[in-house]
Amino acid sequence: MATMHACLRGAAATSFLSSPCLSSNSNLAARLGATSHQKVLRQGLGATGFRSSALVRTVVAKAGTGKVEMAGNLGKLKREELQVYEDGESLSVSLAAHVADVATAAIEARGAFTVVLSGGSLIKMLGKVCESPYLESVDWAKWHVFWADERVVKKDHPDSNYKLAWDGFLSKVPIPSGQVYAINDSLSTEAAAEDYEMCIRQLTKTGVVAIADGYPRLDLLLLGMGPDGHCCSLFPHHPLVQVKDRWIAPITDSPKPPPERITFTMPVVQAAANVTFVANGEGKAEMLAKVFGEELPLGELPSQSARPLNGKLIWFADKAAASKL
Ligand SMILES: O=C1O[C@H](COP(=O)(O)O)[C@@H](O)[C@H](O)[C@H]1O
Repeated sequence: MATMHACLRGAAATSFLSSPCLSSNSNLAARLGATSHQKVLRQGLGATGFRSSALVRTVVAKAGTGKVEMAGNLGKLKREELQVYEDGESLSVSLAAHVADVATAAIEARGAFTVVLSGGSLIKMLGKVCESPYLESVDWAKWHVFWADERVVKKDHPDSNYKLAWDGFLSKVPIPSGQVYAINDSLSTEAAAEDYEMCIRQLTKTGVVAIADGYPRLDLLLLGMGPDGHCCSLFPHHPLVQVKDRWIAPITDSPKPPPERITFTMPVVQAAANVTFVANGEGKAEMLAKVFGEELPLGELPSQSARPLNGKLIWFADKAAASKL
């Protein structure tokens, strides 16, 4: 691994706020980007199944937009929040267009794009974002990258979500290293969670991360769902799903190894401007049907509750994952 990133306190924010070319560069990116992204997205929508007929609308993470409280009674998910693709290949083509569009809209609106990665199968599905036309047209210098959850292991450990993202995504795109906010892997689980929360709090003060009603409002959360219905490191029936008074929480008894992790809490997920889930493969079919079925109590199926209260939710699934709907 060529570079190790640490959670920087405010350094990245200074360079972003002082950039003299901010608006002209982002306008250019928007002009160059929108056409090609949307063209690719239209091709992606040639896939079969349930999908929205219009181009995906994105939401920008402006501060103070709407009341955010952790909600349990959210209602059934709507079918138009699900896009089903023939296979993983066509899913990843559309996912790339979507990510680029959300990034362009955020950069155009506020000069920065805050994106949150997960581990697992998601990173492979992001592969097309690192390729043409996005490699050239995306304004990578404005990206700020976070993790929805991380395993408390060293950054070069095979279980590290940072390592997975570095190998499969971050090493291929020119995001400034000071804008990649990895956890401090020399701390205990509890301390790492506190440290990561402090890092995000600091970025809300400098304006990189928007804030609304006491929670950070990140532009885009890219989430995966485990076959058991977990997302981030929020597992079904685990008390952590109910936590409201922290942004980042430690978990030392994760049912899926490794046991020691840190994770976004549910209100932080629900405060996001855009939550985009990716589910591919047969292994996700049963749980995806449950997610789009009857509403379950908060805590029973975290991937069902993980949706913005004042933003845009999209599930990208392939046919295999959608086969039990
Ligand atoms: O442990 C984790 O699992 C989930 C789901 O992974 P997947 O390989 O089934 O897609 C992932 O989203 C999370 O970030 C990771 O830590």
